[in-house]
Amino acid sequence: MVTLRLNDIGTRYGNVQVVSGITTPVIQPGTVTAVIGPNAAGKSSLFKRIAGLAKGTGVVELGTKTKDRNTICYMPQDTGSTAVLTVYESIILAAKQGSSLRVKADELERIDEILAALRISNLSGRNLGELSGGQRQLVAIAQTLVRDPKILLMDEPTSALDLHRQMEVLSFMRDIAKGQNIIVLIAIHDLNHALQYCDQAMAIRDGRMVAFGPCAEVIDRDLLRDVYQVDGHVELNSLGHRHVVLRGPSDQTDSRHDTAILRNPRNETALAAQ
Ligand SMILES: Nc1ncnc2c1ncn2[C@@H]1O[C@H](COP(=O)(O)OP(=O)(O)OP(=O)(O)O)[C@@H](O)[C@H]1O
Repeated sequence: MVTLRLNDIGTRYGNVQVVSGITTPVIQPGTVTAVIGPNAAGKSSLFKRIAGLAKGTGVVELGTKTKDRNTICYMPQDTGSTAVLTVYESIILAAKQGSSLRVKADELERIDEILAALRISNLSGRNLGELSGGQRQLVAIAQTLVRDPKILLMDEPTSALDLHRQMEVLSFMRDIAKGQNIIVLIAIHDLNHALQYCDQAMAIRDGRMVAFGPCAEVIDRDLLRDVYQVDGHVELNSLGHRHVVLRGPSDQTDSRHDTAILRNPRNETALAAQ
């Protein structure tokens, strides 16, 4: 079983520190964590650091001694591809990364299952270059899932999808996390989707983690004001779900540097070290 704990994680581009001192409680398998925060907060950079694609400080603790190239998989935000491959070929290649190119029957079955679950079996024979943005995003999800990751880092996986597909994919990811007992981290801008589909949230602002805990505790009026600079609140909608209601941009445009919100309902001590 793989767990994940970030211990004082940081990364930089040249001289610019874009992620600093991120320490989390232990993230358990079977959970979906929303990684939230404004544009340029450092969400993608944090994912790249966790996946080992960016160097930096701190330790990514996995709670296991057995780790292979597919233990942590990162699905980037930009899934553009000009490769002259069909969708099916690209997914076989993703599944076989770094291993023999011989494909077994059960691997093909698994690919078929994932394509069917994402409702993109009809795209199998299409060339990658001729797909729409949303179709490319769904194929990228399939390419990531066939690697059977234990920790899945998905960078805005629904940004190009229509409403139906967004809900379908998020609910599918939640089922995969629970069914396969893996850890899923999703960078996401839609806070209502985070509230609906994710177990917990990690909020990042200016490269620092400012809150970590159950979505219902992290996503509130203070977060909207201090992290997103918008006035709003969270209320129960007619379906009984928590729902963000926005009034508009906050007047306190300078509050991001004045107000320090630092909340971690599950592990105060981890954050105290920051
Ligand atoms: N390759 C790079 N070289 C230099 N700076 C970079 C690079 N990639 C990202 N940055 C900078 O790092 C900071 C964090 O960017 P990052 O992409 O991690 O933010 P993000 O939270 O994922 O944003 P968004 O929600 O807009 O996708 C930004 O200031 C960005 O300009």
